Amino acid sequence: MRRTRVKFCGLTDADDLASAIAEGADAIGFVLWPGSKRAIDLAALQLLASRVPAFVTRVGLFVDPSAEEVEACLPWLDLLQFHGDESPAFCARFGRAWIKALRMRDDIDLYTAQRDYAASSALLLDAWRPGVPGGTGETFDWSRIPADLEKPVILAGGLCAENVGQAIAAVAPFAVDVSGGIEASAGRKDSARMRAFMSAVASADRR
Ligand SMILES: O=C(O)c1ccccc1N[C@@H]1O[C@H](COP(=O)(O)O)[C@@H](O)[C@H]1O
Repeated sequence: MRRTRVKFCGLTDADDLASAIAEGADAIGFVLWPGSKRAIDLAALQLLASRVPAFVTRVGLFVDPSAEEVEACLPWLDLLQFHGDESPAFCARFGRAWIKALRMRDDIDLYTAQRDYAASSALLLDAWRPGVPGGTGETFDWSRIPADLEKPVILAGGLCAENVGQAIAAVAPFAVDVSGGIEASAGRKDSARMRAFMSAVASADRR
């Protein structure tokens, strides 16, 4: 049976992190962009990342960071997620696996993007809202994702327990990424929502 991987993003709290791991998240995202309501600082990253067990991926989310900002976080991260306008060369310069988030503007060409970001481990596709780099809680038209992309697709943008099954049926992504859809309030996750999300993904995978 095919299994859709799950990333829970925007963890800011040790109890929420423990719940996310208990519910079976494959990857945990830490927002390291200070402009986010889910941002954590380096001290919190150290504390939280040290509580993530082996085989669960620690992902650092950045939006147009300086090289120094990324380098400071590297000891606590397994994978880098670039959510701004970073160039392929910038994303690749840290010697760490990375994924590129692409916001689904009307004119985006995913074939060109996957060629440009050929060294990425996957493309993360998120909704586009002018002036907002991500985490909008909004979905986009999933039929815009071509079925023949070579890069693994991580589907993001407004996912929740109620729609993730439909999203998996439509896109068959390698992974899904959720932040707002498992929250109780900004930056605080809800364990019942995390469980419902995991259960909806498992149900979709059985179909
Ligand atoms: O979560 C944020 O605050 C954030 C800020 C800047 C860029 C990306 C951000 N989050 C990522 O956006 C997508 C979709 O989030 P949502 O499920 O719609 O809330 C996801 O990859 C988040 O990790």
